[in-house]
Amino acid sequence: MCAKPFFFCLLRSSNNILCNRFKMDSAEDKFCLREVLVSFKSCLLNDDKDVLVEHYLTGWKGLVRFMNTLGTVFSFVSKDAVTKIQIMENYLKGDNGERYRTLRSMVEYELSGNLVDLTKRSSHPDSGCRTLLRLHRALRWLQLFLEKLRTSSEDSKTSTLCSEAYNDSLANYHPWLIRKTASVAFFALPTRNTFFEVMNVGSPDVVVEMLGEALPYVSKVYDFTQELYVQRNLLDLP
Ligand SMILES: CCCCCCCCCCCCC/C=C/[C@@H](O)[C@H](COP(=O)(O)O)NC(=O)CCCCCCCCCCCCCCC
Repeated sequence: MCAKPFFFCLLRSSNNILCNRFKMDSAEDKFCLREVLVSFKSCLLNDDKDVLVEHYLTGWKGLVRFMNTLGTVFSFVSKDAVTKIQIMENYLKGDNGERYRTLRSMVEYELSGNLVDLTKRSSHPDSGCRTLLRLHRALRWLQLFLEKLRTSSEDSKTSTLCSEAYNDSLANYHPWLIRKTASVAFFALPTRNTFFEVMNVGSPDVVVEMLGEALPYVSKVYDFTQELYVQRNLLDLP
């Protein structure tokens, strides 16, 4: 990604942010983070030994919608997430869609058919396995960030919580320019209380309770995927 459009997007965003931030249309009014996190519960299959790709993507689409309510400053993140979700949805809708029904079946299908670039992006630059790995790494960020939000005090800075979670997860896979841009964007995050309001779940106490109930499911999805990718040696796909 080249530097100019990246920073241009941020500058333009900062102009728009005051009028766009936290403004929701009627569809978004109904948005509730609880429903999004429930998708991560409903994607678990067979005693947490597999994950339904369709529901996993439903969870991600909800998260992207949530991020979009935080202002255009995060559009560079949302665009990348949407691109990856679309790649996965195209596989699901395609002729071999049944092979992409679960993470286990996708990995088996792509590896047995030599459909994954293992060392260098070449003939299969957007395999399901590598695309999902990017979302999986981002899920680790989400898990860390929401856990920090859940256990933080009322006066905690969301930008600090977010960047700590980012530095302990996704940042390890991002080049300097993206790390810098992300760290600037984090300053645009709303306060903890406003964040909780946008989640549309209820009072801060109810949000904390909801996160306590929902986060274990996000962790189960993360842990299953991590184990599957370790077993098949897929954690470093280019
Ligand atoms: C609360 C909002 C804060 C969002 C911050 C998210 C962490 C910052 C991520 C920065 C990603 C920058 C965009 C570009 C990434 C790509 O280079 C990079 C590598 O892709 P490639 O190998 O194909 O080149 N892509 C990725 O690592 C995947 C990133 C996907 C990020 C999805 C983040 C979705 C966040 C959803 C927010 C929901 C918040 C809910 C909290 C209540």
